[in-house]
Amino acid sequence: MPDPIKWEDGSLYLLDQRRIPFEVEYLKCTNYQDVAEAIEKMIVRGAPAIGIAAAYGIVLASHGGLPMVKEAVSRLSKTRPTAVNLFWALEKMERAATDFHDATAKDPGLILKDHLLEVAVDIHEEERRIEKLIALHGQSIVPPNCQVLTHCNAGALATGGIGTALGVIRMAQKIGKAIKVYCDETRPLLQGARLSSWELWMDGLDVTVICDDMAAFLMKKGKVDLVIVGADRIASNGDTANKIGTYNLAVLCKYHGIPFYVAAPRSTIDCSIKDGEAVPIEERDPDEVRTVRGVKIFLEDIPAWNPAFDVTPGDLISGIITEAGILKAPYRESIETAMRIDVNFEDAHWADSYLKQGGSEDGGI
Ligand SMILES: CSC[C@@H](O)[C@@H](O)C(=O)COP(=O)(O)O
Repeated sequence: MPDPIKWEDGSLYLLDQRRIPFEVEYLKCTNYQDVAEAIEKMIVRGAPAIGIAAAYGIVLASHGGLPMVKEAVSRLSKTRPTAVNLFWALEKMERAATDFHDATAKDPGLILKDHLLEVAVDIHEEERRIEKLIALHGQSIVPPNCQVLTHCNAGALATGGIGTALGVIRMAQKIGKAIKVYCDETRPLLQGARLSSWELWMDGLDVTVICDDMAAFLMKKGKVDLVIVGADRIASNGDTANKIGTYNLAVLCKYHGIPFYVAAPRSTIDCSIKDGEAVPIEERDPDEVRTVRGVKIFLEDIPAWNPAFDVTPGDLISGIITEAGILKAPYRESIETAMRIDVNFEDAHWADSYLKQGGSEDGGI
C-alpha cells in the first residue's frame, strides 16, 4: 500500500489520490502554496491526512521564519473548511513556531525548520499509533462473521496510518474474523469505489462495491450487520460531519435496526461547538456533480448542488470509536471524559503483533 504522505530530502510527496486506482503517482511539494493547492484539489484528502499534510506544509514555510509560518497557516486554513484536524494541526504547528521563536529570539532558518519537522513527524507518528488503538477498541463491536458497509474512504489513504473505519475492519480480518465488506461508491468523487475498495482488495479482503442508492436494498436483504464510517468533525454532543451520504446510511440503519458506528481520533472532536449546526459544510464546484471522472453526464445549463459533507445527529450513532475507547450516548458526558483520558500508547504494540500476522513487514499496510 503506497504511503499517501512522504517526507523525503526536504520535500513533501503526496500520492495523487485523484488518479487512484489507475495510476500511482506522487506530487512533489516544495513550498506551502503547493501543499495548499494539493489539499484544495483533493490530491491529498481525508481528515487526518489533510492535517498531516498541512503540518508538513508549515515546515516548508519555515525558511521564512515566523512571518512566513503565519502566512502559511493563514493560506492553509482556507483550503477546506470542514475537517477540524486541519485546524488542529495548524494550531499545533503555529504554537510550536511561536514558542520556538520566543525561546531563540529571532533565529529563523534551518534551526526552526528542524524543530517544526520534528513536530510534524510527531503528529504523523502519533496518528499512526492512535489508529492502532482505534482498531483494537473497535473489535468489541465487530462480530466474528460480519458483513460491514462503509462509506467514502476512512482508510490508510485518508490518514497515513491503517485508517480509522478501515483500520477496525483490517484488524478484524487480521485476528481471524470472517469479514465481508461493502463499499458505497460515494458520488460525486467516488472515494468508496476508487480508494476504499482498492485498499481493501490489496489487503486481501472480501470486498464488493455498490452504488450509493443500493444500500437500503442491501440492508433489507440482510447483508449488512454493521456500518462503520470515519468523521471530519464531531461536535461536543456527538453530531458527526462526514462525507455526504453518511446521514442517509445512519437513517437507513435506524430503520433496519443495524448498528451505526463512527471511528475517529480525538483530534476530530471539536469541543468548541455545541452541535452539528455549527459545522461549516464545504460546498464544492457543481461540475463535480455534472461529471463522472471528467465525462459530462447532464447539461451544463442545469444547476447542480454539491455539499461535500453532511451531519449525522448523535442520536443515530451507536458509538464513537476513539483511541480512548468507545464513546456512548449521552455524548456530551462521554466526550468530555474521553478528552481528559491519558491514553497508554504501549497498547499499540498489541495491534502491531496482530497486524503483522500473515502480512508483510508493515502488517500488509
Ligand atoms: C479517516 S478519514 C474520515 C473522513 O475524512 C472521510 O470519511 C471523508 O469524509 C473524507 O472526505 P474527503 O472529501 O474525501 O476529504
